[in-house]
Amino acid sequence: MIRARGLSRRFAARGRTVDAVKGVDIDVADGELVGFLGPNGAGKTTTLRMLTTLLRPTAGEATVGGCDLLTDPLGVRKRIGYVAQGGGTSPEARVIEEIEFQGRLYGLSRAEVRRRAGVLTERLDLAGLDTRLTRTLSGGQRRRLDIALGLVHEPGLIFLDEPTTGLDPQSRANLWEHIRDLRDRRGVTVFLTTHYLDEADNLCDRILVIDDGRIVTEGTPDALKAQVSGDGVTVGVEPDSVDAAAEIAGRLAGAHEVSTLDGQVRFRVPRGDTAMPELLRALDAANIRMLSVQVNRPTLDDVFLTLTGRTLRDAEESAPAEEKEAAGVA
Ligand SMILES: Nc1ncnc2c1ncn2[C@@H]1O[C@H](COP(=O)(O)OP(=O)(O)OP(=O)(O)O)[C@@H](O)[C@H]1O
Repeated sequence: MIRARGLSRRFAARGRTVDAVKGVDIDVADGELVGFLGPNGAGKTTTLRMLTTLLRPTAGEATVGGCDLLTDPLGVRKRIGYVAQGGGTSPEARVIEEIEFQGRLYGLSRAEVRRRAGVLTERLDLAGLDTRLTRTLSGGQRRRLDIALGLVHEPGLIFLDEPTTGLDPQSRANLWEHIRDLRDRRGVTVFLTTHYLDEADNLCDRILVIDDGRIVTEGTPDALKAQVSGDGVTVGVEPDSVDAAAEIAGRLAGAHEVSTLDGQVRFRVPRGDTAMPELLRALDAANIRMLSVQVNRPTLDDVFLTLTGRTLRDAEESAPAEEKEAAGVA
């Protein structure tokens, strides 16, 4: 459904250049639900705007929905839906007017638009809201309307740019159900950007991780997490026993990345659950009291940390202010 090779985009702004996307390769098969994950400013929106023909790549090539991005952008547009960050509904329009207007823009007859509006409002839980002004909708309802607008011409592929940003946890979970449903019941291929790790983990068949304009890894959520070697263990002990406890933890079979902080010893072992009895015995023998223990399965944030040396949150906080500003201008 998507095949991109060496896709790149350079911006020239205020006398300096920014290489926002540095030669990415992307393959998405029909019916896949793929997440494009990365911190703020990593290049997600720029990549999406190139794949949806809104921004011309400075280098590289791609086919989207079987059409060449550069020589057949109209063909691409007919086959895709695009839901931008924040959507694009006008506040004073009614729900049904927005859907019908969008359908007419695609050249559909009035009767056909009506038919599709009925299907979409039903499918996206908007039935009964037809005559409501869009500004009176809740955040979740508005995002579902944005998605309905992106689907009005029945594309086989939909791009969603940060679909759940700003929604409360319940509305996010509800939108996930709708996105899954698009793929499972309608066979729509979905390519979405997110910087929520739990979203990518819960929702996507496959994840591409982008950092600083480059794809740093890709795979199923489970395969990515398996790249992090082992479970994370955090053990709390009395402050004066921390160093001795760290030494003991370091002697466990397969233990690595041992560190200490504020009365806690952290390390990784291949299996946290089976390492615990051995650790308890060794601490007991050394007269060290274990005050707390926590075993964590690897998360996608651990994957990002392993690959880039930074957590996703660090990466977002360290993005230069002018970059964040420029990203907003895009
Ligand atoms: N029109 C533009 N002019 C100059 N620089 C730009 C422009 N658009 C984006 N950039 C820069 O390109 C880089 C990637 O931005 P992009 O918006 O693609 O990131 P993102 O991963 O989508 O971030 P976010 O999660 O904040 O939306 C950033 O450094 C940004 O400042």
